[in-house]
Amino acid sequence: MAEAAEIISSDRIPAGLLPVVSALCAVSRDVARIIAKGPLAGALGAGVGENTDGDQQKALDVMADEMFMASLGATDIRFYASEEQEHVEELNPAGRYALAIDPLDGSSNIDVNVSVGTIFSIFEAVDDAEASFLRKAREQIAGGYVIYGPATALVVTFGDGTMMFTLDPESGRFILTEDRMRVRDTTNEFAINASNYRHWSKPVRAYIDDCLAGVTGPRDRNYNMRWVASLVAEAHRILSRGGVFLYPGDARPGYENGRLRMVYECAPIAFLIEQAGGKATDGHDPILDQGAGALHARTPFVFGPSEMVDRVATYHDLPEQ
Ligand SMILES: O=P(O)(O)OC[C@H]1O[C@](O)(COP(=O)(O)O)[C@@H](O)[C@@H]1O
Ligand SMILES: [Mg+2]
Ligand SMILES: [Mg+2]
Repeated sequence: MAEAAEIISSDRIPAGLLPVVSALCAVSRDVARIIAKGPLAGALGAGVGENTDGDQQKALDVMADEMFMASLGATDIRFYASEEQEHVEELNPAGRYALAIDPLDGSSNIDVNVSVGTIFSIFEAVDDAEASFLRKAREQIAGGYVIYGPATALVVTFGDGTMMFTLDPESGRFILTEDRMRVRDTTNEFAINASNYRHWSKPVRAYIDDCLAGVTGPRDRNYNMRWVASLVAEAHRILSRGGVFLYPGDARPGYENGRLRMVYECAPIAFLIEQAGGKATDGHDPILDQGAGALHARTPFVFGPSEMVDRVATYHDLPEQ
């Protein structure tokens, strides 16, 4: 098990969840150290198989999953649902909580030394393992991510604002560096994988066309575009300086509901964004008012400042033509 991680300003974390958050921080600190070693830690980005969803698993995906699972077993986590495991695992039968995790998000970036992350969501456990996760996302009691970037940081909410704790690599401590993050509504930036343009629905194409038209189009302002292909990095940029993110459903087989998973990607990011004053929808309806029908179910995902996210919805209300 990872050596305990000290969290400075831990009084901002509910007492019952502190051992869980502390374990998450300890493992994240160890994952950050491995990532910082890059090729010196071995072939972290090498393909080692496929998860049950058909995604290729990288060595670091599997390593991170094993590290989190081993450490959380010693806490109050009863049920553990991971992107890398087909079924829910029972860790501590006497535990009170259910934790869903994307142990390593943005794994196509491992080999190119670009930011990746870990995303997690916590519910109070109920007796049925799957039912602990297949419920309204608004019932989450905690949601967050760790970004492994030039700096490593934990961004977390317990339903009372979105906080950032930054890892001091020298002391190994996570220190509160932002008490209440707010999503700014003044940044003209959008994030979408534009290579899928031909597969998008007409409303999504129309929205992006109008952004691209800049001052010569109906929006009457110029936009900038960013795409890291790491949801955590994208969420961190939007929480830090604004902009809107879209991963819509598209016409590719298997992408009817986009690419991102409800339980351990979209629900916790939506919780963070709402708690920072922003909005997160499936293009239309709030993510937090929805629940997944299956553990690995996908959902279209749009988030950012309310005004930008609402504008995306108005395009979806337009007739297809
Ligand atoms: O390669 P695409 O289609 O642009 O998708 C990028 C998206 O896929 C993801 O990498 C999926 O997450 P995993 O790496 O955990 O599978 C997101 O982080 C990112 O937003
Ligand atoms: Mg992911
Ligand atoms: Mg992943």
